[in-house]
Amino acid sequence: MSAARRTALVRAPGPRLADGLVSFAARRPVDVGLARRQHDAYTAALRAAGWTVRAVPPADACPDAVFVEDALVVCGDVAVLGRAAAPSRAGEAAGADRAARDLGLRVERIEPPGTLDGGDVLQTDRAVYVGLSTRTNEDGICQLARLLGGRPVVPVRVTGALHLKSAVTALPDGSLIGLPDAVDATALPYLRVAPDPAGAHLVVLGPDHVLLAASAPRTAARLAADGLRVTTVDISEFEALDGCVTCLSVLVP
Ligand SMILES: NC(=O)NCCC[C@H](N)C(=O)O
Repeated sequence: MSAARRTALVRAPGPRLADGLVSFAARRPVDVGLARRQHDAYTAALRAAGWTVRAVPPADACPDAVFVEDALVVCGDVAVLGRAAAPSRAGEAAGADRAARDLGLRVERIEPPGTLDGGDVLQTDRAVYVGLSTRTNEDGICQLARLLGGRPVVPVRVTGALHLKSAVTALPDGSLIGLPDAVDATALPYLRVAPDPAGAHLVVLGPDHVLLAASAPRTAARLAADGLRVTTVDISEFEALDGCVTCLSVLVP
């Protein structure tokens, strides 16, 4: 069976969301009701852009399960289940496995001692850039490279962000935008500097359409001036937990 396309996998915020991990943001209380409304608006933006939204089964014991991007990487017809370095996130893989199989994807997984979060995997036409971070280790990167059979995989050390894609993402034309000081930018092609920190992470919704956090207004204005269609969503309650627009979904184009 070939995989369903133009599908966005999301996982609704669970009851323990407010206990999610925080490594970079200043810890503050999270309003779970507001987070649920923000998540609804996020999925509505995906639908409005033509994506079919499918729910990944809940993992309610895991506060960070809403950040579903970290649980799996989809590349063509293969879904690679990540392996969380954070013990509190280990229970997120089972639902991601089920959702990937339901989509008709072939499922592979990162095995110990490898660790890998999907937030560290940035795919472009040129290469798959993988963050060497507090969450993804060298063994995880080597395993991913083997599983992606032949695609060039480039490790990128991440020093000032949780994941590679917290600091760098790709625009629809494949060029990169982000925060050069947060990563070893020498491992990357030319990186356009994002005017706001939250402008480093965007989701490509279509050939000329991107999704950005409302907290990146200068980046939104700059990209709109370049001719891109820009949709913004307020994700403040996820940003309080080091989340960003990329980590709330896995797009299967
Ligand atoms: N890919 C991502 O940027 N994921 C964000 C994960 C945030 C979560 N609170 C964590 O620390 O794991």
